Amino acid sequence: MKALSIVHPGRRGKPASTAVDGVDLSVGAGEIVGVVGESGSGKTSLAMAVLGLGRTTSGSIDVDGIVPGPRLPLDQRAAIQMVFQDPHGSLDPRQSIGRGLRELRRLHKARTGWISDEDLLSRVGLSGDVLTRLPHQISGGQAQRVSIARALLLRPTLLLADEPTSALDVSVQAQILRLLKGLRDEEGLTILFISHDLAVVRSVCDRVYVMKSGRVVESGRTGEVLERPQHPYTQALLAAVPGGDARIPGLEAPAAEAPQVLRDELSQSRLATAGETA
Ligand SMILES: Nc1ncnc2c1ncn2[C@@H]1O[C@H](COP(=O)(O)OP(=O)(O)OP(=O)(O)O)[C@@H](O)[C@H]1O
Repeated sequence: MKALSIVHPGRRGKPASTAVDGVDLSVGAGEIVGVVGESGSGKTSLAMAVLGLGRTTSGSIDVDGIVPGPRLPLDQRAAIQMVFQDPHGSLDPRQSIGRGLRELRRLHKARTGWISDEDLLSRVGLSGDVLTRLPHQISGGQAQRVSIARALLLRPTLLLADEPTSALDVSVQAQILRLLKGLRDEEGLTILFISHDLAVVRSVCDRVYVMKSGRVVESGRTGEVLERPQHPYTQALLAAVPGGDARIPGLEAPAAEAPQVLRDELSQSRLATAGETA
Protein backbone atom coordinates (compact mmCIF):
# COMPACT_ATOMS: atom_id res chain seq x y z
CA MET A 1 0.00 0.00 0.00
CA LYS A 2 1.18 3.46 -0.79
CA ALA A 3 0.58 6.64 1.19
CA LEU A 4 -2.64 5.21 2.59
CA SER A 5 -4.68 7.63 4.66
CA ILE A 6 -8.01 6.95 6.31
CA VAL A 7 -10.04 9.69 7.96
CA HIS A 8 -13.18 8.67 9.82
CA PRO A 9 -15.78 11.45 9.67
CA GLY A 10 -16.82 12.82 13.03
CA ARG A 11 -20.17 11.74 14.40
CA ARG A 12 -22.54 13.56 16.74
CA GLY A 13 -20.47 16.74 16.88
CA LYS A 14 -17.17 14.91 17.33
CA PRO A 15 -14.30 15.99 15.05
CA ALA A 16 -13.13 13.74 12.21
CA SER A 17 -10.28 11.42 13.22
CA THR A 18 -7.31 10.40 11.10
CA ALA A 19 -6.95 6.67 11.78
CA VAL A 20 -4.24 6.03 9.18
CA ASP A 21 -1.90 8.76 8.04
CA GLY A 22 0.24 8.21 4.95
CA VAL A 23 1.22 4.57 5.50
CA ASP A 24 3.51 2.80 3.01
CA LEU A 25 3.56 -0.92 3.57
CA SER A 26 4.57 -3.92 1.49
CA VAL A 27 4.35 -7.68 1.95
CA GLY A 28 6.46 -9.93 -0.25
CA ALA A 29 5.10 -13.27 -1.43
CA GLY A 30 5.65 -15.90 1.26
CA GLU A 31 6.40 -13.32 3.92
CA ILE A 32 4.75 -12.86 7.31
CA VAL A 33 4.61 -9.15 8.02
CA GLY A 34 3.38 -7.74 11.31
CA VAL A 35 1.62 -4.51 12.12
CA VAL A 36 1.93 -3.76 15.80
CA GLY A 37 0.68 -0.90 17.92
CA GLU A 38 -1.52 -0.07 20.86
CA SER A 39 -5.28 0.15 20.73
CA GLY A 40 -6.34 3.08 18.57
CA SER A 41 -3.12 3.15 16.54
CA GLY A 42 -5.07 2.45 13.32
CA LYS A 43 -4.46 -1.28 12.81
CA THR A 44 -8.11 -2.25 12.34
CA SER A 45 -8.83 0.66 9.98
CA LEU A 46 -5.86 -0.46 7.91
CA ALA A 47 -6.99 -4.10 7.93
CA MET A 48 -10.51 -3.17 6.87
CA ALA A 49 -9.11 -1.15 3.95
CA VAL A 50 -7.03 -4.16 2.85
CA LEU A 51 -10.22 -6.24 2.85
CA GLY A 52 -11.97 -3.56 0.80
CA LEU A 53 -14.52 -3.14 3.58
CA GLY A 54 -13.43 0.09 5.14
CA ARG A 55 -12.83 3.52 3.79
CA THR A 56 -9.68 4.70 2.02
CA THR A 57 -9.41 8.45 2.06
CA SER A 58 -6.31 8.66 -0.10
CA GLY A 59 -3.43 6.49 -1.25
CA SER A 60 -3.69 3.05 -2.80
CA ILE A 61 -3.71 -0.66 -2.02
CA ASP A 62 -2.69 -3.31 -4.50
CA VAL A 63 -2.73 -7.01 -3.68
CA ASP A 64 -0.89 -8.67 -6.53
CA GLY A 65 -2.87 -6.65 -9.07
CA ILE A 66 -6.15 -6.64 -7.13
CA VAL A 67 -7.38 -3.33 -5.77
CA PRO A 68 -9.61 -4.15 -2.78
CA GLY A 69 -13.05 -2.56 -2.79
CA PRO A 70 -16.71 -3.36 -2.19
CA ARG A 71 -17.49 -4.14 -5.83
CA LEU A 72 -14.75 -6.69 -6.50
CA PRO A 73 -15.80 -9.82 -8.38
CA LEU A 74 -16.24 -12.81 -6.07
CA ASP A 75 -13.13 -14.55 -7.30
CA GLN A 76 -10.89 -11.54 -6.68
CA ARG A 77 -12.43 -11.03 -3.28
CA ALA A 78 -11.57 -14.63 -2.42
CA ALA A 79 -7.90 -13.90 -3.04
CA ILE A 80 -7.75 -11.91 0.18
CA GLN A 81 -8.74 -14.08 3.10
CA MET A 82 -8.93 -13.27 6.78
CA VAL A 83 -8.75 -14.86 10.17
CA PHE A 84 -10.17 -12.87 13.06
CA GLN A 85 -9.74 -12.76 16.79
CA ASP A 86 -12.98 -14.53 17.74
CA PRO A 87 -12.44 -18.11 16.59
CA HIS A 88 -16.11 -19.03 16.57
CA GLY A 89 -17.28 -15.66 15.23
CA SER A 90 -16.54 -16.37 11.59
CA LEU A 91 -18.30 -19.76 11.59
CA ASP A 92 -22.06 -20.05 11.09
CA PRO A 93 -23.31 -21.52 14.39
CA ARG A 94 -26.07 -23.50 12.63
CA GLN A 95 -23.83 -25.19 10.11
CA SER A 96 -21.63 -28.20 10.70
CA ILE A 97 -18.00 -27.69 9.72
CA GLY A 98 -18.49 -30.03 6.75
CA ARG A 99 -21.59 -28.23 5.53
CA GLY A 100 -19.79 -24.90 5.83
CA LEU A 101 -16.97 -26.23 3.66
CA ARG A 102 -19.47 -27.56 1.10
CA GLU A 103 -21.07 -24.14 0.91
CA LEU A 104 -17.70 -22.48 0.39
CA ARG A 105 -16.88 -24.98 -2.37
CA ARG A 106 -20.23 -24.28 -4.05
CA LEU A 107 -19.59 -20.53 -4.02
CA HIS A 108 -16.02 -20.83 -5.27
CA LYS A 109 -16.07 -23.91 -7.54
CA ALA A 110 -13.03 -22.93 -9.59
CA ARG A 111 -10.79 -22.23 -6.61
CA THR A 112 -11.58 -25.08 -4.27
CA GLY A 113 -11.38 -28.35 -6.18
CA TRP A 114 -7.68 -28.84 -5.47
CA ILE A 115 -8.01 -30.65 -2.15
CA SER A 116 -10.41 -32.92 -0.26
CA ASP A 117 -11.91 -31.89 3.08
CA GLU A 118 -9.87 -34.55 4.90
CA ASP A 119 -6.58 -33.43 3.38
CA LEU A 120 -7.40 -29.79 3.99
CA LEU A 121 -8.19 -30.44 7.63
CA SER A 122 -5.06 -32.51 8.09
CA ARG A 123 -2.99 -29.54 6.85
CA VAL A 124 -4.28 -27.56 9.81
CA GLY A 125 -3.85 -30.42 12.26
CA LEU A 126 -7.48 -31.58 12.45
CA SER A 127 -9.02 -34.96 11.75
CA GLY A 128 -12.09 -35.56 9.59
CA ASP A 129 -14.12 -36.06 12.79
CA VAL A 130 -14.76 -32.33 13.03
CA LEU A 131 -16.72 -32.34 9.76
CA THR A 132 -19.89 -33.47 11.50
CA ARG A 133 -19.55 -31.09 14.42
CA LEU A 134 -21.23 -27.73 14.92
CA PRO A 135 -18.96 -24.81 15.83
CA HIS A 136 -20.02 -24.83 19.49
CA GLN A 137 -18.98 -28.48 19.70
CA ILE A 138 -15.32 -27.70 19.01
CA SER A 139 -12.76 -25.79 21.08
CA GLY A 140 -11.53 -22.26 20.36
CA GLY A 141 -8.23 -23.59 19.05
CA GLN A 142 -10.02 -26.08 16.78
CA ALA A 143 -12.38 -23.35 15.55
CA GLN A 144 -9.41 -21.15 14.69
CA ARG A 145 -7.86 -24.08 12.80
CA VAL A 146 -11.14 -24.45 10.89
CA SER A 147 -11.09 -20.72 10.05
CA ILE A 148 -7.54 -21.08 8.77
CA ALA A 149 -8.54 -24.17 6.75
CA ARG A 150 -11.44 -22.28 5.17
CA ALA A 151 -9.08 -19.46 4.20
CA LEU A 152 -6.51 -21.93 2.88
CA LEU A 153 -9.14 -23.71 0.76
CA LEU A 154 -9.46 -20.55 -1.34
CA ARG A 155 -5.69 -20.41 -2.02
CA PRO A 156 -5.42 -16.77 -0.99
CA THR A 157 -2.83 -14.38 -2.36
CA LEU A 158 -2.90 -12.74 1.05
CA LEU A 159 -4.10 -13.94 4.43
CA LEU A 160 -4.96 -11.12 6.78
CA ALA A 161 -4.73 -12.31 10.37
CA ASP A 162 -6.18 -9.75 12.80
CA GLU A 163 -5.24 -10.71 16.37
CA PRO A 164 -5.79 -14.38 15.49
CA THR A 165 -4.60 -15.75 18.82
CA SER A 166 -5.48 -13.11 21.38
CA ALA A 167 -8.70 -14.87 22.41
CA LEU A 168 -6.94 -18.22 22.93
CA ASP A 169 -5.19 -19.83 25.92
CA VAL A 170 -1.43 -19.38 25.88
CA SER A 171 -0.66 -23.01 24.96
CA VAL A 172 -3.25 -22.99 22.15
CA GLN A 173 -1.89 -19.64 21.00
CA ALA A 174 1.57 -21.16 20.44
CA GLN A 175 0.02 -24.04 18.45
CA ILE A 176 -1.86 -21.69 16.14
CA LEU A 177 1.22 -19.50 15.63
CA ARG A 178 3.26 -22.62 14.82
CA LEU A 179 0.57 -23.66 12.34
CA LEU A 180 0.63 -20.29 10.56
CA LYS A 181 4.43 -20.38 10.35
CA GLY A 182 4.29 -23.94 9.04
CA LEU A 183 1.76 -22.98 6.36
CA ARG A 184 4.01 -20.16 5.24
CA ASP A 185 7.01 -22.51 5.11
CA GLU A 186 5.19 -25.37 3.38
CA GLU A 187 2.53 -23.68 1.27
CA GLY A 188 4.16 -20.28 0.75
CA LEU A 189 1.22 -18.54 2.43
CA THR A 190 1.63 -14.74 2.56
CA ILE A 191 0.38 -13.23 5.80
CA LEU A 192 -0.31 -9.71 7.04
CA PHE A 193 -0.40 -10.18 10.77
CA ILE A 194 -2.05 -7.56 12.96
CA SER A 195 -1.42 -7.62 16.68
CA HIS A 196 -0.89 -5.51 19.76
CA ASP A 197 1.28 -8.29 21.23
CA LEU A 198 5.01 -7.92 20.70
CA ALA A 199 5.74 -11.47 21.81
CA VAL A 200 3.37 -12.86 19.21
CA VAL A 201 4.75 -10.61 16.50
CA ARG A 202 8.33 -11.53 17.39
CA SER A 203 7.54 -15.24 17.23
CA VAL A 204 6.03 -15.28 13.73
CA CYS A 205 6.75 -12.14 11.74
CA ASP A 206 9.71 -11.74 9.41
CA ARG A 207 9.24 -8.00 9.31
CA VAL A 208 7.25 -5.59 11.40
CA TYR A 209 5.72 -2.13 11.09
CA VAL A 210 5.20 -0.29 14.37
CA MET A 211 2.16 2.01 14.24
CA LYS A 212 1.38 4.92 16.51
CA SER A 213 -1.53 7.32 15.99
CA GLY A 214 -2.00 6.19 12.39
CA ARG A 215 1.65 6.49 11.38
CA VAL A 216 4.41 3.96 10.95
CA VAL A 217 7.10 5.09 13.38
CA GLU A 218 9.51 2.24 12.77
CA SER A 219 9.79 -0.80 10.51
CA GLY A 220 12.28 -3.47 9.61
CA ARG A 221 13.20 -7.07 10.26
CA THR A 222 11.41 -8.09 13.46
CA GLY A 223 14.55 -9.27 15.25
CA GLU A 224 16.34 -6.01 14.54
CA VAL A 225 13.43 -3.74 15.44
CA LEU A 226 12.70 -5.53 18.70
CA GLU A 227 16.34 -6.07 19.72
CA ARG A 228 17.43 -2.54 18.89
CA PRO A 229 14.33 -0.34 18.81
CA GLN A 230 15.16 3.13 17.56
CA HIS A 231 11.89 4.92 18.20
CA PRO A 232 10.89 5.87 21.76
CA TYR A 233 7.39 4.44 21.11
CA THR A 234 8.79 0.99 20.24
CA GLN A 235 11.06 1.21 23.27
CA ALA A 236 8.04 2.05 25.44
CA LEU A 237 6.00 -0.84 23.98
CA LEU A 238 8.85 -3.23 24.77
CA ALA A 239 9.32 -1.81 28.25
CA ALA A 240 5.62 -2.42 28.93
CA VAL A 241 5.86 -6.18 28.27
CA PRO A 242 5.24 -8.02 31.56
CA GLY A 243 8.47 -9.68 32.71
CA GLY A 244 10.33 -7.79 30.00
CA ASP A 245 10.53 -10.84 27.73
CA ALA A 246 8.53 -10.45 24.53
CA ARG A 247 8.72 -14.09 23.54
CA ILE A 248 6.29 -17.00 23.24
CA PRO A 249 7.73 -20.02 25.10
CA GLY A 250 8.49 -22.90 22.74
CA LEU A 251 8.42 -20.80 19.59
CA GLU A 252 11.62 -19.79 17.91
CA ALA A 253 11.63 -16.33 16.41
CA PRO A 254 12.25 -16.14 12.65
CA ALA A 255 15.88 -15.59 11.71
CA ALA A 256 16.98 -11.96 11.78
CA GLU A 257 18.05 -12.39 8.15
CA ALA A 258 15.42 -13.35 5.58
CA PRO A 259 15.87 -16.90 4.26
CA GLN A 260 17.73 -16.91 0.92
CA VAL A 261 14.66 -18.17 -0.94
CA LEU A 262 12.64 -15.26 0.40
CA ARG A 263 15.34 -12.73 -0.42
CA ASP A 264 15.42 -14.04 -3.99
CA GLU A 265 11.65 -13.84 -4.17
CA LEU A 266 11.59 -10.33 -2.77
CA SER A 267 14.29 -9.07 -5.07
CA GLN A 268 12.39 -10.42 -8.06
CA SER A 269 9.38 -8.51 -6.72
CA ARG A 270 6.78 -10.63 -8.45
CA LEU A 271 4.16 -8.37 -6.99
CA ALA A 272 2.78 -5.26 -8.56
CA THR A 273 4.12 -1.82 -7.81
CA ALA A 274 7.63 -2.58 -6.69
CA GLY A 275 7.06 -5.81 -4.85
CA GLU A 276 3.93 -4.87 -3.00
CA THR A 277 1.08 -7.07 -2.12
CA ALA A 278 -0.85 -4.79 0.20
N1 LIG B 1 -15.81 3.73 12.15
C1 LIG B 1 -15.12 4.68 12.81
N2 LIG B 1 -15.66 5.92 12.96
C2 LIG B 1 -14.99 6.90 13.62
N3 LIG B 1 -13.76 6.74 14.15
C3 LIG B 1 -13.17 5.53 14.05
C4 LIG B 1 -13.83 4.44 13.37
N4 LIG B 1 -13.01 3.34 13.43
C5 LIG B 1 -11.89 3.75 14.10
N5 LIG B 1 -11.99 5.05 14.45
C6 LIG B 1 -10.95 5.84 15.16
O1 LIG B 1 -9.74 5.69 14.42
C7 LIG B 1 -8.63 5.51 15.29
C8 LIG B 1 -7.92 4.19 14.97
O2 LIG B 1 -8.76 3.11 15.35
P1 LIG B 1 -8.48 1.59 14.93
O3 LIG B 1 -9.63 0.77 15.43
O4 LIG B 1 -8.16 1.53 13.49
O5 LIG B 1 -7.16 1.28 15.78
P2 LIG B 1 -6.61 -0.13 16.33
O6 LIG B 1 -5.15 0.04 16.43
O7 LIG B 1 -7.10 -1.22 15.48
O8 LIG B 1 -7.26 -0.25 17.76
P3 LIG B 1 -7.96 -1.55 18.38
O9 LIG B 1 -6.85 -2.53 18.59
O10 LIG B 1 -8.53 -1.03 19.67
O11 LIG B 1 -9.01 -1.99 17.40
C9 LIG B 1 -9.17 5.61 16.70
O12 LIG B 1 -8.98 6.92 17.14
C10 LIG B 1 -10.64 5.29 16.54
O13 LIG B 1 -11.39 5.94 17.53
